[in-house]
Amino acid sequence: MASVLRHSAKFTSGISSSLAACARNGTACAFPCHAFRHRNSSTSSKIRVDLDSSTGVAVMTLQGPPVNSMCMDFLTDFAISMEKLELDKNCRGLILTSAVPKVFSAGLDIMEMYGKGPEHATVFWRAVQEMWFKLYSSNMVTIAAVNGSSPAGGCLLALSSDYRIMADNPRYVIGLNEAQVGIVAPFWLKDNMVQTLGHRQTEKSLQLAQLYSAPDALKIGLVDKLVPEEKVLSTATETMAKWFSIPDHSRQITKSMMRKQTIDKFLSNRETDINNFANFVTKDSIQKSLGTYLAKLKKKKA
Ligand SMILES: CCCCC/C=C\C/C=C\CCC/C=C/C(=O)SCCNC(=O)CCNC(=O)[C@H](O)C(C)(C)COP(=O)(O)OP(=O)(O)OC[C@H]1O[C@@H](n2cnc3c(N)ncnc32)[C@H](O)[C@@H]1OP(=O)(O)O
Repeated sequence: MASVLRHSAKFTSGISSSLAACARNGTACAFPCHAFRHRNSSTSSKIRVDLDSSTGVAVMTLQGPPVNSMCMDFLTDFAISMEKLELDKNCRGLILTSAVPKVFSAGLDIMEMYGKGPEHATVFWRAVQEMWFKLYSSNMVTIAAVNGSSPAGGCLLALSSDYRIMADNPRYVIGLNEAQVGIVAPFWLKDNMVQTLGHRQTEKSLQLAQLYSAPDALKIGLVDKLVPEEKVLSTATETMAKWFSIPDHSRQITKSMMRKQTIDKFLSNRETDINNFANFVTKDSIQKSLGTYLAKLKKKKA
């Protein structure tokens, strides 16, 4: 709870924060103040949200270096930001992107799963579920502007969005590589992938823990569009306009109809899934796999 309060994202007036920035720098404000009239920003330790009320588009920027890994603070910030946006009548669409060079998100923070007991695993997994659920069931139009590598939990963010735009860079990878880490994608994430790629492609992707380069991800339909890196955000904004041309109520009902089965299955198996995760991740053999994987990640640098 303390952590929730500590990291509670505070929406502040864009005008006052810009003025404050100008005042801090001791410079004259370079932008006319009316440019900020409709902007609201919130910043927490891991996530920044900028909502432009005049367009109805919020940009959520992941800003947790070195790799935007999803630790408890990240998950808490994410859930709070989503709740605020969902309740904000001025917000119709959300773009997810990263401020960390070359990485969209490295997925779950492995340190949250390594060397921890079942109580921690329970709290952590509930927060992971909540992240997926809030995004997958969002009323907003959600677009992932994937401007870097996006393995595992990073791919989860993209998969649960309505549309995925990725930087056209063959060095950036995306996919669900859980099996490589020695863990298993949960059933709701597997279902989410099946809806996107189909059963056969998902089976191959998950069993082989495949990470696809951006061009390969486009070929199999894991992302919808590739654009040069500097155009990822502007393309997401243009794409949003297309989705906004459909009346919200009919688009939202359609989305919820398409996603209902997966959501219902998730909700009725949620507690079992948490228990399975806590039992699974605390097993000696799984801890050993996680330890080996972590050591490999660290060794990469040496
Ligand atoms: C039968 C019952 C079944 C029950 C099943 C129930 C539940 C299912 C269980 C689990 C499901 C989990 C679902 C999701 C899982 C995940 O998300 S696991 C995370 C997987 N992620 C990865 O494998 C990515 C690993 N990272 C990378 O590949 C690279 O870091 C990169 C993202 C491509 C970026 O590369 P680069 O820019 O070169 O950065 P470095 O590799 O040098 O990394 C910088 C530092 O960050 C550390 N790090 C990287 N990723 C993570 C991470 N995910 N968690 C924690 N830390 C990470 C890395 O070690 C470096 O640290 P140092 O600077 O060396 O200290």
